[in-house]
Amino acid sequence: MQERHDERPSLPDVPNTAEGIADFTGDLYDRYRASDLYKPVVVAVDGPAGSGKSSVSRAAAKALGFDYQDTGAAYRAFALHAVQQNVDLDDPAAVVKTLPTFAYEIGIDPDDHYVRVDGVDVTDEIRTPRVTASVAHVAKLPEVRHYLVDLFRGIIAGTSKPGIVTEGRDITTVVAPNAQVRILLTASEEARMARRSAEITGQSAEETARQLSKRDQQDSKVVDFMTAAEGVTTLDSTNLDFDQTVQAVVELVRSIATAPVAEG
Ligand SMILES: Nc1ncnc2c1ncn2[C@@H]1O[C@H](COP(=O)(O)OP(=O)(O)O)[C@@H](O)[C@H]1O
Ligand SMILES: Nc1ccn([C@@H]2O[C@H](COP(=O)(O)OP(=O)(O)O)[C@@H](O)[C@H]2O)c(=O)n1
Repeated sequence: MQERHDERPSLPDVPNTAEGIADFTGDLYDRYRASDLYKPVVVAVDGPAGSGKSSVSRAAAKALGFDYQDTGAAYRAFALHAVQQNVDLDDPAAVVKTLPTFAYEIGIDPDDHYVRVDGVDVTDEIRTPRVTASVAHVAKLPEVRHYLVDLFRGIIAGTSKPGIVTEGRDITTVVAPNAQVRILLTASEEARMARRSAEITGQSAEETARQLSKRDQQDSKVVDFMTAAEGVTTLDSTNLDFDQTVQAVVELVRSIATAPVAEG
């Protein structure tokens, strides 16, 4: 017992904030990682389409030295996979049957984000309006959700960084309800539509707004991402610019997250 204790980093040397953990490298960090005290900081971010979840989470992860997981990418990639298997998306049994052949890879380093299916890079393809319009068909199926929730938890558990920011619709409630930091990122419908239509070319602002509103409606039948669950901090970015929103997330993580060594 004494021997095991000696292998642990001495408590006064271990930083107890996320900022400190991000700087916590080298031999001390290796020893900490190898010990049974190790538990990365998990930051869960939910919110509606266009609220800034992906871009803000990625930039915040980068600032914190954390990994970043975009869960919407997996729902999108799975919808693409099902379409590529010539499956009728309105046939739940046929869609579910394609889960075992879904060879999904995601880059969780915020500086090296990619999504691959069957070894093929689909990072851009999964953002096309065609895929966006088909995601709800697969995301509403409980079997698909269970399968992907397990996959997301595995990725969170496998991070090699001091923490991981994971964003989606049900991260604060289903995927990681015990995350140290849980955020609901919101913005007015008007702001979200303006941000989305500024991104999408080749489609009118009205059409983008119509699609976004339809998708919010479909998605909210499956999970409630418009109201914060107990213990979840709401961050309204309507009147914040991008950098201010990232800063707010980073500050929240630094104020809430403590290293497990400090908890124990
Ligand atoms: N606070 C903000 N102010 C202005 N633009 C923002 C803000 N947050 C995000 N954006 C921009 O809005 C767009 C949509 O953000 P995105 O991260 O794709 O949202 P989501 O993942 O929630 O759908 C992106 O172009 C992003 O740069
Ligand atoms: N945790 C999640 C993440 C996404 N999704 C589904 O995947 C779709 C695409 O998610 P996304 O995060 O890429 O969408 P945007 O908010 O970026 O537009 C959503 O419209 C949901 O149908 C989900 O059901 N649960």
